Amino acid sequence: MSYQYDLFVIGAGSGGVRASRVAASKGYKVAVAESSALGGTCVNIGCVPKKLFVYGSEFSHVAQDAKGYGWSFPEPSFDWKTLRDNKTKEIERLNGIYGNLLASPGVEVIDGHGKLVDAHTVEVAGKTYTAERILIAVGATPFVPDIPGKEHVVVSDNMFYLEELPSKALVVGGGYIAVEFACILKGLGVDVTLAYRGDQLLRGFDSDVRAFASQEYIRLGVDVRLNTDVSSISEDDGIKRVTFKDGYDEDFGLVLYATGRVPNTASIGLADVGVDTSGKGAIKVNRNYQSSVPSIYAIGDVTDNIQLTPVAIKEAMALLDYWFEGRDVQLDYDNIPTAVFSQPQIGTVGLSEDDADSKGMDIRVYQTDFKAMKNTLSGNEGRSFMKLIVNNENDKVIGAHIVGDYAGEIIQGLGIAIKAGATKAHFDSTVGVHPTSAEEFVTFSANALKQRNR
Ligand SMILES: Cc1cc2nc3c(=O)[nH]c(=O)nc-3n(C[C@H](O)[C@H](O)[C@H](O)COP(=O)(O)OP(=O)(O)OC[C@H]3O[C@@H](n4cnc5c(N)ncnc54)[C@H](O)[C@@H]3O)c2cc1C
Ligand SMILES: NC(=O)c1ccc[n+]([C@@H]2O[C@H](COP(=O)([O-])OP(=O)(O)OC[C@H]3O[C@@H](n4cnc5c(N)ncnc54)[C@H](O)[C@@H]3O)[C@@H](O)[C@H]2O)c1
Repeated sequence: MSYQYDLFVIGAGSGGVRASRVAASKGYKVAVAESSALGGTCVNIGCVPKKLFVYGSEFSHVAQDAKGYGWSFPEPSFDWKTLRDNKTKEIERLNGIYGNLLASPGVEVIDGHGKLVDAHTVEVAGKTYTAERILIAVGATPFVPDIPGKEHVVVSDNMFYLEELPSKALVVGGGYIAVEFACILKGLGVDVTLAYRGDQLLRGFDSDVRAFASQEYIRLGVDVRLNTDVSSISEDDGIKRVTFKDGYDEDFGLVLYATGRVPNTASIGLADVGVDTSGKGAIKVNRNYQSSVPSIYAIGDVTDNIQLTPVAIKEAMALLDYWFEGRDVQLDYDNIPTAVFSQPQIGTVGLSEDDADSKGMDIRVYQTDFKAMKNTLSGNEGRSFMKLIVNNENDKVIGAHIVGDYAGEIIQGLGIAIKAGATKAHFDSTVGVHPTSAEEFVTFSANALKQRNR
C-alpha cells in the first residue's frame, strides 16, 4: 500500500513541530496540519507570552527597590496595550521562525482542523491525506467547571489579548497558571484575589514550598483565599458578581478560571477510528507512544501525562529514535525539573519531602529561608527558601526546591546534578559561587537540618 506521506502530524505545537521537522530532515515525506498559529500553546498562548508578561510585571517593583540604591524616578505608570501589542509582535516574529523551521526541511504545512478518517487518512478542510503513520500532537485546552455563569469567565488563552486590564480580578485555581497570572496581574497594578478550593496552593509541590510561596504571594499583595470556591457568577454592565459557596457576594472586573487543562480530542474522530482514550479524552499510548491503532501515535499534552513543553519535545525526539533507529523508547520521567514563574519563582526537581515520606524512605532534610542580598538595601521584605532532600541510604540528593529569584535558572543545573546521581558529599565538595543565593545549596551544614518527627 502506498501513501502520500510517510508521516502526517496533527498539531504544530511543541511536540508536533519537533517531530515534523526532524522526521523531514531525516528523509520522511511529512505534512503537518495546524488549525491555529504555528508553535502551539507554548509559543502563542503559553510559556513565551506568559514569561514576557512576567518580565513586564516584575518591572513594577524596580522603582521602589532602586530607591535604597540611590535612584529616584518620576512616578511610574504602566500602559497595558504597549505590553500586550509588543508581546504580540514578538510572537508573530516567532511564528515566522517556526514557519521557516518547517519549510526548510520540506515539511508541508496545511492550514485547518485535522480529523481522522481511518487508520491512515486525515481530513483537513474537506481534503483527505493518506500517510503510513499519523502523529496526534493536538495538545490540551482550558477546562472550566460547569458552574452557573461560566460564560462570564475568561481562561488563560484570553489573557494574552485582553482589551483592557481590570482594576480588580478574581483568579480561580491553585496550580501553575493560577499563581502565575495572579502575580502577573498584581504586578501590573490589578487588585487580585486568588481563590482556591483546597487548603493550600500548588498541590503536588513540597508542603514547605507551598506554604512559603503562599506567604510570599500574600506579601506581594495577592489576597489568597483558601478553602474558597465559587457557586455562581452573574454579569451586569461588564461587572462580574461572584457568589462564593459560603454565600458571600463580591464584584470583579474579570474572573480568570485556571482550573486545569483537558486534551484537545473532542472533535478529531478518535472513537470512529478506534483510538482508545481515558475518561478525560487523553489518548492512551504504550511506552512507544503508539495508540490502540498501530499506525496512530500521540505525544505531548494530548496524552495528559506531564504537561510541559520540554517533555513534549523529548517525547518527539524519543519517538523519532524509535522510528528511525528501532530503539524502544526509554524516556525517564523521573527528576524532571520545573519552574513556576510566579513572583517569587519556584524551582523544583526530584522528590518532595512528602513524596519521600510516602515512599517510606529514610531521609534527611536541609532547609533555610533568608532575605536575598538584593533586598537588603532596597528594603523589600521578600524572602527566599531553599530545601535539599537526601537519601540516608546512599547519601544521594533526591530533591531540591527553591522559592526565590532566578529559581527557574538555578534549578536547571541542580536537575543535571540530581539526574547524574550526585550525593550530598558531591554538593558539599562543590565550591560555591559567591555571593549568590544558589551557593546555599553547596553550603548546607548540620545547622540547617530540619527537625522531623519521624
Ligand atoms: C498559560 C500557559 C503557560 C504555560 N507555561 C509553561 C512554561 O512556562 N513551561 C512549560 O514547560 N510549559 C508551559 N505550559 C505548558 C506547555 O505550553 C504545553 O505543555 C506544551 O505546549 C504542550 O505541547 P504539545 O505539542 O503537546 O501541544 P501544543 O503546544 O498545545 O500544540 C498543539 C497544537 O495543535 C493544534 N491543534 C489542536 N487541534 C488540532 C486539530 N484538530 N487540527 C490541527 N491542529 C490542531 C493547536 O492549535 C496547537 O497549535 C504552559 C501552558 C499554558 C496554557
Ligand atoms: N511554568 C510552567 O511550566 C507552567 C505554567 C503554566 C502551565 N503549565 C502546565 O500546564 C498545566 C495546566 O495548568 P493549570 O494551572 O491549568 O493546571 P494545574 O493542574 O496546575 O492546576 C489546576 C488547579 O485547578 C484546581 N481545580 C481543578 N478543578 C477545579 C474545580 N472544578 N474547581 C476549582 N478548582 C479546580 C486544581 O485543584 C488545581 O489547583 C500545568 O499542570 C502545567 O503542567 C506549566
